[in-house]
Amino acid sequence: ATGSVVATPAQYDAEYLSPVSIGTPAQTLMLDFDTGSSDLWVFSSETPKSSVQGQTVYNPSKSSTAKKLSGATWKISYGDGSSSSGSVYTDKVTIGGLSVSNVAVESAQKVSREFTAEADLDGLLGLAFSSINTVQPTQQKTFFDMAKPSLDSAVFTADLKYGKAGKYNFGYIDDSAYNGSLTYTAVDSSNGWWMFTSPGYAVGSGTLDSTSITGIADTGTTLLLVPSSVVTTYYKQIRNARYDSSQAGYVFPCSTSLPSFTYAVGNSQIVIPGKYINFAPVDSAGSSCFGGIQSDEGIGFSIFGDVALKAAFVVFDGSQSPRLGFASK
Ligand SMILES: O=C([C@@H]1CCCNC1)N1CCCCC1
Repeated sequence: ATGSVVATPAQYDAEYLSPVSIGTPAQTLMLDFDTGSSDLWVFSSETPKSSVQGQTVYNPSKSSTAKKLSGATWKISYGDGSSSSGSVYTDKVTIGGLSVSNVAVESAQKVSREFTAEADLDGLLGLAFSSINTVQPTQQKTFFDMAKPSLDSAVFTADLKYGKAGKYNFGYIDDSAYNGSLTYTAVDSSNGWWMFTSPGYAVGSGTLDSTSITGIADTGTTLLLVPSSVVTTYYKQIRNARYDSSQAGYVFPCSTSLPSFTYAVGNSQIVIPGKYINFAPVDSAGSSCFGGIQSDEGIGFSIFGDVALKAAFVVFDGSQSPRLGFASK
């Protein structure tokens, strides 16, 4: 089996949302596919009304295939300080024509204010490793792990794009979606993430600096978060860039022409065009813009978020020895 689903960017490519059908008859919600976490959770009929501001909710009592997972609970906190928690059902989940039965669908009984404020986001679909799924007392598998036995190939791919819809495919690699060849690199999944080491980087047309960057491929993180030494080197190339403590990040005039940022993958390189690194205006005046490359200070590793991933076609290979494949496009 295979599946293919659109990934539509929300404001300023801050996140990408995909339609997911849950239950019988289908209840279709817009979920943020997150390769940095492993819970599939949704706004639901159990979410307090005061916490639901425009989201579409999943109602298990209206699904003939829903079953309550007795005694199961979940609770997740994300690196940006947001959080959610609740109860668990199993139900049929269909993504881009790929149907999987008895998937753990985590129903939100609490969501933090950040999620309430995101009217377009109805939940997250975790695509990291099942070892960090938060359901207790019995940890649950991700949609990908549940789908794997049925897939033509144990892979999914992310083809996110700048300011327009991209795609997630399951079970196959669309060789027409990228240029040249895929370069695969080793993954350390011991902490549950798609963690890899980039052997170097370059700013603009400069030579490759062999400072390695170890981080996770995280479709659920907006920006590229790297060591402060790399951040400093990048913004040093932009005369009007400065660190704005009130924004807790580097900003520059929105009219600035930005240098590209290249990250190495094995013996290949992915070039992030400068325009991808102008994330968004920091104020309604729109004069000052927030950089798409910021520090990974305090996390413990870097995060290759959407700013980095949308410059590539990325294969998440979930075979016996997981690996990541990157190609330019
Ligand atoms: O919570 C997260 C991210 C948040 C954004 C969405 N993806 C998951 N983590 C990944 C980085 C280390 C801490 C945990």
